[in-house]
Amino acid sequence: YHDPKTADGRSSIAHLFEWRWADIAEECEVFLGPYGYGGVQVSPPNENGIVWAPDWKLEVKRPWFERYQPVSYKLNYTRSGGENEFRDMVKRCNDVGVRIYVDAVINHMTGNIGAGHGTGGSYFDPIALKYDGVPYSDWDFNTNDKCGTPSGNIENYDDSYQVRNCRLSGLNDLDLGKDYVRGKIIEYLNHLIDIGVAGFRVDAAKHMWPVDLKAVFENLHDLSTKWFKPGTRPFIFMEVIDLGGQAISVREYNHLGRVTEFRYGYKLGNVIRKNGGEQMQYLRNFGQGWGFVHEYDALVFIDNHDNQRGHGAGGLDVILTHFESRMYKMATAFMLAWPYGFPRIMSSYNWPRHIEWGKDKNDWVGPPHDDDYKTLPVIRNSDLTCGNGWVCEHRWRQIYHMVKFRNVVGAHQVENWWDNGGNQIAFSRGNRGFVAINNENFPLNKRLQTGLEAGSYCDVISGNKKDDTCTGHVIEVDELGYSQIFIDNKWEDPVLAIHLEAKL
Ligand SMILES: O=C(NCCCOc1c(-c2ccc(O)c(O)c2)oc2cc(O)cc(O)c2c1=O)[C@@H]1CCCN1C(=O)/C=C/c1ccc(O)c(O)c1
Ligand SMILES: [Ca+2]
Repeated sequence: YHDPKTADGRSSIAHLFEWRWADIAEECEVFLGPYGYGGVQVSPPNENGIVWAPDWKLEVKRPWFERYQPVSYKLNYTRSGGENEFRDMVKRCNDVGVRIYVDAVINHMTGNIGAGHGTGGSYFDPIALKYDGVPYSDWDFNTNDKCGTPSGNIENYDDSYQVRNCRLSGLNDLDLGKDYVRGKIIEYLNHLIDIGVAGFRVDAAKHMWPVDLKAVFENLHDLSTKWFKPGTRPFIFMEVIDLGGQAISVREYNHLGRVTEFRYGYKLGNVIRKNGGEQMQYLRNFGQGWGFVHEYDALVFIDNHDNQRGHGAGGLDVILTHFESRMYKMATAFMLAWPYGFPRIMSSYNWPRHIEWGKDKNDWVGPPHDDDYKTLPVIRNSDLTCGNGWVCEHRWRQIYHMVKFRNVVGAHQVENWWDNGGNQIAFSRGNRGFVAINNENFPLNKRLQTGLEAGSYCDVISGNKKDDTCTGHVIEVDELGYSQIFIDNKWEDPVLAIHLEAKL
C-alpha cells in the first residue's frame, strides 16, 4: 500500500485540483506523460451536495469544499464530468504511463445544507440522515450517544474519541464500524479500482478509526491487470493533519499506507522564509531527523488545496503557495531534489485572495466557472502557461525540470553536501545530479564538488537543453568533478540544477 505503483521510474504526482476529467485526460497525453510525471491526484469523483448558503461569514456560492460533502458514491456527475469522461481519463492517462489517484471522501456525507438533490440528481435529507443514492439511513451514522459532545460535533481535537465519532464541522459522520457502511465504501472503491485507478488519497483519515480503515483496505481488489501486474495492491495515502501536539498522530496510520507529512511543508516554509532563525544549512538531515515519519511512509508537498488558503496546518505566514512564486519554486526544487518522501505538486486555480486579520475572506471560492457555475476548461498557451484562471504550477519550467531531475537521479543517495553555515546549500545525488540553492542576500561563488563526470551541463532552472545548446546557464564540470558554482542572489531563481540528461 506504500508503493505508488507509478510506471517506469516516474517519481512524483500532480494534484490537478478541481480539473475536469476531459482536461486531465488531455494533460496526460500532451504534458504529464511526455514530461515524466507519475500520476495525478484528482478531485472527489463521487456525487456531492450543492452548497449555496449564507454561512457565518458571507454568501458562499459553490465553494471548492462542496466536493467534500458526498451525497452518493455514483460517478455519474460532478463539476469535473460524468462516469464516461472519468473512464476515458483513466484509460488515456494509464496508456501514457500516468496513474490516477482518487480523493476518497469516506468519513462523512453532507453537512446540514438542506434537503435536496446532489450534483447527479440523487435525493438526500441531511436532517433525516437519508441519502437515497447509496442508500444510507440514520442507523448508518454516528449519533450523539456515540459521540458524547453536546453539539454532536468535534469540540476538542485532544479527545481522540470525539475526533473519530463526532461530526467534523457539522458533516454527518458515517459509522465505519458497521458492516453495511464498510460494504458500501468497499463497493465504491472497488468500482474505481476496476476502472483502472492506481490508488487513493483517504480524506480526513484521522477522523476514522485505523481498525475500520484496515477492514476497508483489506477488501479492496488488486489493481486492474489491463495496466498492472496481477496481485498489485492499490497505493494508499491518508490525509492526517498532524503538526504534533494533538491527541492523534500519523503513527497510528502509517502501517496502513503512506500518510501526508504536513510538517514537511510547514518546516520548509519556515526555513525558506527564514522564520525564527531557521536556516538552509539545517536541511542536511531534513526528514526523520526532524521528527517526520519514515521516508517510505511519507507523502510530501509544499502546500495542499486546504492550507494554501490558510486553513489547517500552518497558515498564511508559513505555508508557501504560488502567490509567493520565487520562494515556492525554491522550496519545490529542494523537495524534488531531496530523496525524502514521495512528492506531490499542487496545481491550483487563481482566486481573489483577500487577507484581513490574517485570514483570507475568499478562502471558499470555487474553481473558474461560467454564469451557470460550470467549471471552465483549461486553456493551454504555446509558452506552456495556462489560461481561464488555472495556475498550472506543474507546467512551470523550474518545476517540471525538477520532476525530471528526480526521475534521473532515482534512488541515488545524497553526497557532497556543502553549506556556507547559513542559507547557501549544495548537494549531489550519486553521480547523476547536482543542485545548489542560494537563499542569502549576497551571491554564492564557490568551487564545489558536483559528483558528476566531466563535461558541459545545462542548468535546467534557468533554461532548457535544446539539441546541443543551453537556453540558460552552461555549467562546466572538470575532470575531478569540480565546478565553479556562481548563483547571484538577484536572479529570478537563485537555484541551479544539473543532471546527466541535461549534459551537452
Ligand atoms: O472553516 C471551515 N471548516 C471548519 C474547520 C474544519 O475543517 C475541515 C477539515 C479539517 C481541518 C483541520 C483539521 O485538522 C482537520 O482534521 C480537518 O477537514 C474537512 C474535510 C472534509 O472532507 C470536509 C470538510 O468540510 C472539512 C473541514 O471543514 C471551512 C468551511 C467549511 C469547509 N471548511 C474547510 O475548512 C474545509 C477544509 C477541508 C476540506 C477538505 C479537506 O480534504 C481538508 O483537508 C480540509
Ligand atoms: Ca468519523
